Amino acid sequence: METVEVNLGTRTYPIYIGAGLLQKGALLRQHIAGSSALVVTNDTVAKEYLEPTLAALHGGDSGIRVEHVVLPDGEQYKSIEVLQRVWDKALQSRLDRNTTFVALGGGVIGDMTGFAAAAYQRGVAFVQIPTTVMAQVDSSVGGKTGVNHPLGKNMIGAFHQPQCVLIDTKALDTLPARELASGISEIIKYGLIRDAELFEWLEANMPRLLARDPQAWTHAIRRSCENKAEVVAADEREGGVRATLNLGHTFGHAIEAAAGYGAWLHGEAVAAGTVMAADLSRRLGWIDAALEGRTTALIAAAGLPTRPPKGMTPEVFMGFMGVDKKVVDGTLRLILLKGPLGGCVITSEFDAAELRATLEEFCDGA
Ligand SMILES: NC(=O)c1ccc[n+]([C@@H]2O[C@H](COP(=O)([O-])OP(=O)(O)OC[C@H]3O[C@@H](n4cnc5c(N)ncnc54)[C@H](O)[C@@H]3O)[C@@H](O)[C@H]2O)c1
Ligand SMILES: O=C(O)C(=O)C[C@@H](O)[C@H](O)[C@H](O)COP(=O)(O)O
Ligand SMILES: [Zn+2]
Repeated sequence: METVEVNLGTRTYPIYIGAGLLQKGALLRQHIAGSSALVVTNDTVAKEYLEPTLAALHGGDSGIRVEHVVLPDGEQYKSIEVLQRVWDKALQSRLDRNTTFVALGGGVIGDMTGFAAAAYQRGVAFVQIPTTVMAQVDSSVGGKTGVNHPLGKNMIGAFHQPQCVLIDTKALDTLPARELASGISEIIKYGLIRDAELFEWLEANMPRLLARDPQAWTHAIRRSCENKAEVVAADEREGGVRATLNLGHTFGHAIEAAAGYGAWLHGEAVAAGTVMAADLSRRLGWIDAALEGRTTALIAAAGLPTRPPKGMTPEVFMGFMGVDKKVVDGTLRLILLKGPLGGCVITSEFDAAELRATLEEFCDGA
C-alpha cells in the first residue's frame, strides 16, 4: 500500500492506494468517526462492492451501526432532488451528528455524498471510496462536493474534506473501457498544467494503461493524487492556483450541460475542452504548434474525443461559459497553456476575437 497525504493542517488526511484495500476493513474502520455510518452508492456499484464495504464496516466486531442508501446511476441524477434521498435515509434512520457518510462509487456519488455530509445537521464526517479512474485520480481528493443545476455544472455545493480516501485499484477491473478512458483525461490534465514528466510518461505508456496493466495504473494514480494533493494543500478554496485544475473545463462543462448531463462523460467533455484550450493557447502564441499537436495526439491515443459534439455553436458555448464559476465581475477567465510543457496561466488576457476563432474552428454546426 502507498499513502499520499493532503496536507491541510489539523484537517490533513491520507489517501491510501493499493490492490484489495476494500478487504482490509480495519483501515476503513479507523476513519469512521462516531458510532454509525451511512454508505451511499448507486445500483451499478452496489452489485459489486456494497457487500464487501458493509462487511468491512461490520468486521472486527466493530459495533458500528451501518445503514446504506442506493441512488440511481448517472450524471443526470446528480441533482438536489436525488440528493434529498440521502438526507431522507439519514433522518429516517435517526442518524445523529456522530455519523460518518461513506461515498462508494465514482465522481457522481463522491460529489453528492460529500455535499450531503457537508449539509447534514450542518456537517458530519465522510470517507471517500472511489471506484472509477475519474474518482481515484481526481474527484475523491480535495473536498469539492456538490450537484449540477440545469443552468450549470456543479453550481450548488460546498467545500468539505473527507476523513480519508481509500483507493482499491482492484475496483478498476470491473470498470467499462469508456469510463477508464474518461478518467485518463484528468491525468493528462496534470501533465499539461504542472507535470511534464507525467505527460511524457503518458505518451510512452498509454497502451499499458488501456491494457489495464496494474503497475502502470498504480503509478498513474499515485502521481495524479500527489499532483492534486499539492495543489489543494496550496489553495484549498480556489483563490488562485487551484483554478488550474480547471484546464479544459470551461469548454467541457458547457458541453456537458448543453448535451444534457450524461450524454457526454465528464472526462470526454474535458478532453475536447482541453484540445480547444490548446488551440486558443497556440493562437495567442503561448504554445507552439508542436505542443498543441502532442496534446491532441495524447488525448486521441486515450480514445477520447478531440472535438465537441455536433450541434454545439459558439453562442451555445458562450451562454454556458458566461456562468462559469471562474467568471469575475462578468469577465471570463480561462486556464490556458503557456509553454514549455507543464506551464499554464489563469487569464482573462485574451482577445475575444481569438476565442471566437477557436469556437468557430470547433463548432461544426456554426
Ligand atoms: N469533485 C471534484 O474535484 C471532481 C473532479 C472530477 C470530476 N468530478 C465529477 O465526477 C463526476 C464524474 O465521475 P465519474 O467519471 O466517476 O462518473 P460516475 O460516477 O458516473 O461513474 C461512471 C460510471 O461507472 C460506474 N462505476 C463506478 N465504479 C465502477 C466500477 N468499479 N465498476 C463498474 N462500474 C463502475 C458508475 O455506476 C457509472 O455508471 C462528474 O459529475 C464530475 O463533475 C468531480
Ligand atoms: O478539484 C478541482 O479544483 C477541480 O477543478 C477538479 C476538476 O477536475 C473537477 O471537474 C471539478 O469538479 C471542477 O470544479 P468546478 O469548480 O469547475 O465545478
Ligand atoms: Zn474534472
